[in-house]
Amino acid sequence: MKLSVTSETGLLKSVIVHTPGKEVSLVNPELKDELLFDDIIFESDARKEHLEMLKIFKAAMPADGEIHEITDLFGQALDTEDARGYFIEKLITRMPEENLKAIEQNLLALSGGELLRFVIDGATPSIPNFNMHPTPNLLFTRDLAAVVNESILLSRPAKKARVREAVLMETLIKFHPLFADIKEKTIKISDQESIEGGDVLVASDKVVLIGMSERTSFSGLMNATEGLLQQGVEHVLAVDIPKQRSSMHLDTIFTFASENECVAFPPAITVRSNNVVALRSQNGSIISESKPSLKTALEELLDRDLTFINCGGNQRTNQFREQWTDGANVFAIAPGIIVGYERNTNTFNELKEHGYQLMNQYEFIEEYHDTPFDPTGKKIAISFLGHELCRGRGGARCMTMPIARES
Ligand SMILES: NC(=O)NCCC[C@H](N)C(=O)O
Repeated sequence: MKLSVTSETGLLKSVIVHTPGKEVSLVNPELKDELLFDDIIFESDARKEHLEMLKIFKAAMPADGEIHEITDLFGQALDTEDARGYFIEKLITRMPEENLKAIEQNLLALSGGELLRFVIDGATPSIPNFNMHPTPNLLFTRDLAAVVNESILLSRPAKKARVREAVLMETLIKFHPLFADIKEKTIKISDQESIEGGDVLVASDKVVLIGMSERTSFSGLMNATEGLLQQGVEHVLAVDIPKQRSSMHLDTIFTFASENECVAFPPAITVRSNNVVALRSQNGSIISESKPSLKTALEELLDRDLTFINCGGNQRTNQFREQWTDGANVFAIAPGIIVGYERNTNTFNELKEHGYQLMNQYEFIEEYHDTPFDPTGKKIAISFLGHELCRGRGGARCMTMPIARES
């Protein structure tokens, strides 16, 4: 399948996910903050919730749609000695504090599968007496990279806890045949900077949003912008957002539901002004222009009206509560067909007010698991249970990396 993403909402054709495994059971309360989790999560229920989310995708995606488990892809990519050598070398340089150099020969002797488990769990019986922390955030595949048009922007995480995921992703793009046609168009930023996929939103083939968050540095944003402008993007909107845990990426406070509707957390998006700068290329330089608000900037550049739907409804307390549990982090399977955590009831009511039919996961799967789903003309907000998943501080958009959508 040709990899290409030209919007946040085009019909989903191929997506990369990670159903959580043993690594989440290795997070203990003392480690949770360092590992960017707000609680410890129960692996078995988290897995069930995640697999149920995938059933919704399967029911809604076209018959030839693909859902890739990222660990399967990593396993395939690490099948060759070449790929393992590259990966180990990158790990050694990107994680100097772990002193992996000392066990380099042991790592080179591992099979692809063992190496992968070592990197995800932080330990393997084949190398006794050597432990690292696990990588529980692999669940949030969104943050590893972003396909934009026919290029791929590789993340450089701001947090140490996520560095291994980025090295895995870099190896995957370089060695897995899935990325063969796109890998020459990999956009990379340099070592001292950071950008994470959750900050990158593809509003159209010409307009991309990048959050200036606690995770994306200014120079990371500028270098990513330079790369994107060379790949056919005409405008990058740099969106300044609060640098704090609850809104660590732009997509925790703002997502697209359809071509002309977005879900927005009012305190950090709707009521903010002068927090957006439009960047474009002119005679080889990047030109910036301040915009009065995200809404006006998007409407101008996309040349259509947009409705911002309030995450949490109209009451401030509900807005904050539901943003915390990823009410604003909806994921579009098709234009107007979105999924989000069931617990964000005020957000769902607000979507209903805007003409969305509300369905829970069971209703949707029952109706469409063996009947082809045609999204044309429909607006459906599908809720699913995510009481364990949301403790990792991410929602449906965070848990998905679309690599192919219909244009
Ligand atoms: N795009 C996203 O907002 N992803 C959620 C990331 C949550 C993860 N625990 C983190 O703090 O990095």
